Amino acid sequence: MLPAVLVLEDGRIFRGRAYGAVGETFGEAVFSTGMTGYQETLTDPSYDRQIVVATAPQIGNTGWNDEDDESGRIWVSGYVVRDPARVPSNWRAKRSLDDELERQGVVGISGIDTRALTRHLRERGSMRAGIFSGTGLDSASGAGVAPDAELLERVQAQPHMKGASLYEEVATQEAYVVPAVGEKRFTVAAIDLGIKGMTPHRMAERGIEVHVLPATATADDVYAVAPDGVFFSNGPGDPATADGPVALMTAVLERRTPLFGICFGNQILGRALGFGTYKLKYGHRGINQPVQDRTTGKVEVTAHNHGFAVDAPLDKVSETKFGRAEVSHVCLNDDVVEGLQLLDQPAFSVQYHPEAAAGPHDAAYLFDRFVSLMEGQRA
Ligand SMILES: NC(=O)CC[C@H](N)C(=O)O
Repeated sequence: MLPAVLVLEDGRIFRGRAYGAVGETFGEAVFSTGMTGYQETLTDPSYDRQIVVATAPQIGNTGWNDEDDESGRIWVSGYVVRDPARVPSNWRAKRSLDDELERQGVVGISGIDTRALTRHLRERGSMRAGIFSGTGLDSASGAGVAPDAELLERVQAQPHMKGASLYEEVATQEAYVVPAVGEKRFTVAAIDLGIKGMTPHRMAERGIEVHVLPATATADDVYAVAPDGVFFSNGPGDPATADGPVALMTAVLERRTPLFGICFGNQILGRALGFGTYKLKYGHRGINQPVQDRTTGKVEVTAHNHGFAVDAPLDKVSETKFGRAEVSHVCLNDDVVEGLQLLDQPAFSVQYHPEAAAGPHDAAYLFDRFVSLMEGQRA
């Protein structure tokens, strides 16, 4: 097996073995705590330019199937695992994770102490990193033929995630329609900023015909489909760069069309309301994050993937240019804003993933809430 090395921007180095494609890659090193659902994670466009570290020690046990992709390809820039499955086993598996990573040219590393790495990222924060494997490495020592200092210099020359505008590079170029399952009840325009496949599907299951529009869609494009509601998707990068989507959402709010946003969509609603966004030290990624719905008091276990958050007051209703707004959901681990709701017009959003691919289905009620808003507007 070929040696590989993971170099973090602060100079910490982990040596392991090549996993997936052999070569080199760069990205922001982040950890995800999901014990299952790696196929959905790897194909989530919100992970663009991130090197994902799996905290679960065994990865690849169920192989790779033809059903669970959340988009047309793997988006992570690199994958870090401790102990890859040697023999995948699942009735749906078509090939191994290792083979799929290789097929898609995704460079990974295995055999490293992912617990130590996760603790490091938790203490120091997410940071830029590079994985280098195979050629150019001295297989006896695992040390880079290019000296570590040189690899480190290359990592430090990479762009930061803060300030990165990535949603346009992952979103669809062409509009497409996901038909309603059963009787059609509503039409929704969904702005694709990196949408996961399960999201329009969850809407379609509720009788919604979903028109998925490119990230560059204009208000005219949105209203050309005569939507009952508008949806803003998840997506990669820094929400502070998403001026186009913020302007579009502002136009939707001005028309008081029912609006729902997920993740990046929540951050865009925050900005449209006049709140700031900021980068979290190490983010929330995984499928076991406790969130409280403050409108009902209920606690739900939820799927997360975000490195940024909205800066809105938890303890009071805010006056915004679209009327009163409040923080509807909060993460119980760290009090991070996990949802926003307008009180004077039909608009809300959450920072996490109610479509739950992968993850628990506790938050599925949010799609019903969106349906209720659209029903309310009709009544
Ligand atoms: N899943 C998402 O939409 C992520 C939003 C944003 N890129 C963040 O990291 O916070």
